[in-house]
Amino acid sequence: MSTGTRRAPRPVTPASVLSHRLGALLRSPDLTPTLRQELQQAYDLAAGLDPYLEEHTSPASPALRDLEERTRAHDWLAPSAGGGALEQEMLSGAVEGQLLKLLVHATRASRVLEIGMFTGYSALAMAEALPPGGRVVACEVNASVADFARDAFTRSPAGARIEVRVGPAQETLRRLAAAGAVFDLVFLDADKAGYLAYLETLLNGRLLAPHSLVCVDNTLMQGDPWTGGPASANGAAIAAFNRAVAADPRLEQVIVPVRDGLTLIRRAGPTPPPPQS
Ligand SMILES: C[S@@+](CC[C@H](N)C(=O)[O-])C[C@H]1O[C@@H](n2cnc3c(N)ncnc32)[C@H](O)[C@@H]1O
Repeated sequence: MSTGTRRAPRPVTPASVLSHRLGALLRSPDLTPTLRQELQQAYDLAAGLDPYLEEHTSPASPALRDLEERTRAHDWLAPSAGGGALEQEMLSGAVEGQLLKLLVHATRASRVLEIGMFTGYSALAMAEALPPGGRVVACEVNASVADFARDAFTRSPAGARIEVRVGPAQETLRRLAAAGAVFDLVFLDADKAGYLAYLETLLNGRLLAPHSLVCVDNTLMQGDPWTGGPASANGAAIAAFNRAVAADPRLEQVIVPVRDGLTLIRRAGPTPPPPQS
């Protein structure tokens, strides 16, 4: 893969979409001074949120910062990089990466599954939090970006704890289930239209340990599920996913409004005994 073309990231969180729109309104010449002042305050509130979260979150490791930098610098429009099918905005980033690390620590997960790896940022973040002997199995359908991630993993000691599985994730899940694999924590971040099917495979395929936590990314989808704007395919898929999860008596869940939304899901019911360490 070649590196080179760099562009500013487009807004992909509800707060950054909001600040982008407020910024455009602020450039209107027709505003009264009062309306301009009100809009400026609304803009400051929205535009400051994501940077404030990042400033007050534990910093990412040098390996993660390097991976983010190299992902941003990469030319994702090059034919060898998929010609635009992948984009730098897919990378979860410092705040969500740190949240995933804390979840791995807090749940004492040692068997982690990622569905949708991209350049490997979230996989590496979770691997950094694993106890000795812990593993991340990371599923990715795009062989080229999987190579990009593998190269990044060689630059960090935590990278040796990541096992990359290339291919459609549903096939990989079926193979893992057939081999008797069980996971303490799953991070679901692949094709949004596949989310419900992935969740069913996880729940029915005996891939989840009794205490397991399933973390699902982009469940706010830039506000599409509740703004009623022009429905994107991803927005419609996430709206359907959120409705189905909320109505599923087997599950207990919360949407954490970090970045583009992270839903945390556990099986409803009594708390199982803690995992053996
Ligand atoms: C949003 S990105 C993942 C970002 C990554 N988790 C991170 O935080 O940096 C989604 C990834 O899922 C991959 N993907 C899409 N459909 C897939 C499938 N059916 N099986 C496996 N991976 C898939 C895409 O190629 C892409 O790299």
